[in-house]
Amino acid sequence: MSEQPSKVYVNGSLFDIKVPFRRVVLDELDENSNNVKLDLYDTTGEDSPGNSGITPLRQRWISNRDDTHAIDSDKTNTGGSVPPRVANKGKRPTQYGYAKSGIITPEMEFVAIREGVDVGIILEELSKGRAIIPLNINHPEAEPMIIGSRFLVKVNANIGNSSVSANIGDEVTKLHTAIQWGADTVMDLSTGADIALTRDAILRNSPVPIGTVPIYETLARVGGNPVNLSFEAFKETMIAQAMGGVDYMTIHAGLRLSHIPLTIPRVTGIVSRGGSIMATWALAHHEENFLYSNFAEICEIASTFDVTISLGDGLRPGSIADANDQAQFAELATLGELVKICRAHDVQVMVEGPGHVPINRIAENVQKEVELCDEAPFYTLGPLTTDIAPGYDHITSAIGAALIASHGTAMLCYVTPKEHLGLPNADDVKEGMIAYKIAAHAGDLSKGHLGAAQRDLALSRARFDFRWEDQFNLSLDPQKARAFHDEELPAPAAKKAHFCSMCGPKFCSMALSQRLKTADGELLKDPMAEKSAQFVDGGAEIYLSMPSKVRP
Ligand SMILES: C[C@H]1O[C@@H](n2cnc3c(N)ncnc32)[C@H](O)[C@@H]1O
Ligand SMILES: Cc1ncc(COP(=O)(O)O)c(N)n1
Ligand code: MET
Ligand code: SF4
Ligand SMILES: [Zn+2]
Repeated sequence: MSEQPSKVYVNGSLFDIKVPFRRVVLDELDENSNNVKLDLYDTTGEDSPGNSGITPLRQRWISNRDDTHAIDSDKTNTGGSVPPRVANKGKRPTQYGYAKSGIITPEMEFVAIREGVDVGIILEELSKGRAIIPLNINHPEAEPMIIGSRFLVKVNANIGNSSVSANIGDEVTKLHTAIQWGADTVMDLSTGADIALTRDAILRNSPVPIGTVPIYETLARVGGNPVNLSFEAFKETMIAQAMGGVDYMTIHAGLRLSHIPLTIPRVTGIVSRGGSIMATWALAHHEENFLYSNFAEICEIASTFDVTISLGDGLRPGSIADANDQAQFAELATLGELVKICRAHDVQVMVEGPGHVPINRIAENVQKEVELCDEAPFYTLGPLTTDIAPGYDHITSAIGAALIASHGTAMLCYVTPKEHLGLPNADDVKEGMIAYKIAAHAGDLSKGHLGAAQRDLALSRARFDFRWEDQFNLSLDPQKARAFHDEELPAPAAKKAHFCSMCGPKFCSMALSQRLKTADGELLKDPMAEKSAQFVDGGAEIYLSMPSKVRP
């Protein structure tokens, strides 16, 4: 009888840490007659979390470093429920800063175990700025994760309310739905009521890093008219969000006043919310974007809390016709300048990308980003590969996402079936997540990721052996796989059958070819055993091959 997957922990060897995995125990037996086990990456956090806050596992790691201190929470304006910390004078407590000084942190060992790599690789990628660990010192509940092209491709889920619909409980439910289906980070993009309270409920219950776009809350605070924005108002919001624990912030600093005329020939203008807000302000005042002109000060603030900056793509294309245009790439060049400023301040940074892009124009986006932004991790919204399927944009975009991941994009921002139509609910969050877990995994496989290949191999073998329970338990959505199988053949005996309702017993090609193999083992060598040996020969390397375009 097959076991239900369970949570297991691997202990650190350098630090007192335990790293979670989801263990799948197969019905398949190894050469010693033990059940084969697969330990899968797990983002779900503690068991049965509820919604009253989870354990702050990093609290001691942070305070032990002695480079930050708690401040009197009465003097702050975070909307938060725990006293915030800030850096001691002259300190920049960032994972990038530590890595550059050769300091290994518990966070680094945690992600090394999670990714199945040596901590030396983590240190190297972080110190070169090719990877980031987005973790604010005020979000101790979060489990460390790493974003970089040499690691597993990550998926972000967007949630948050809007003026049309706002309920804090609904957003916490969406958070739980997103992490249940494997979200590596979640962005709270709320623009409706109770933005600060909603964010605090999400942060205190989130085992994954949380991102925001602070210009949204700033706009709400100044009454909704972009013309009334100011750097002072932005700064106040950014500090409050940082004290509450936001791990990464999208900042649309790359859209310069001089770029705006380049959008005139576009079919869909400026589709980025943050981009259209900043363009409105810059034109109204005929002044340079204040996020650009004050960027060094923004970095100072970020470095005080280890907030990662995600450079927003305010000029991303919003239609197939606008893909890879002058406006988009002019902004990307500016994002490259800003990457350097972040690094000079020890600030972790990634770069956001499009958008709507036909398949033939996707590779160029990664090549340009790598070149212009000095290999800072790329984080893309899709891209959507066609505009003709509203209602199915999780699919139009998962196609682009898989492709851009295969070229080296480090994190994919999901798109739900509601894109362009309305605010996603919890069901949409699940659909978006599944589509993007497929895209990310397809990307990992194409990059030759050993762990990814092993999971496919395990599922393929289960399928060929008619181990139905193993096939379900190894799949991205076990409930759905089981329910579909049981629709026509619900009897327990069907779980032992060497066919399903697709072809039936007489026409099952896999059953026929299985008999062929056992009838004459010499005629057909076991191709699976050969594949298996091939992967094992890959040794400790995570990648069997890397796309040469991205990583020479
Ligand atoms: C930049 C992208 O962010 C997503 N987006 C913006 N606001 C929200 C929200 N409240 N909930 C979910 N997704 C959102 C949309 O998919 C948009 O295209
Ligand atoms: C990958 C990604 N996710 C979220 C946003 C923010 O949205 P907007 O630019 O519309 O304000 C973005 N620019 N890119
Ligand atoms: N769908 C648009 C895009 O592709 C965004 C609209 S909602 C801010 O970026
Ligand atoms: S998704 Fe809706 S509200 Fe947002 S930009 Fe598009 S049309 Fe406007
Ligand atoms: Zn769009």
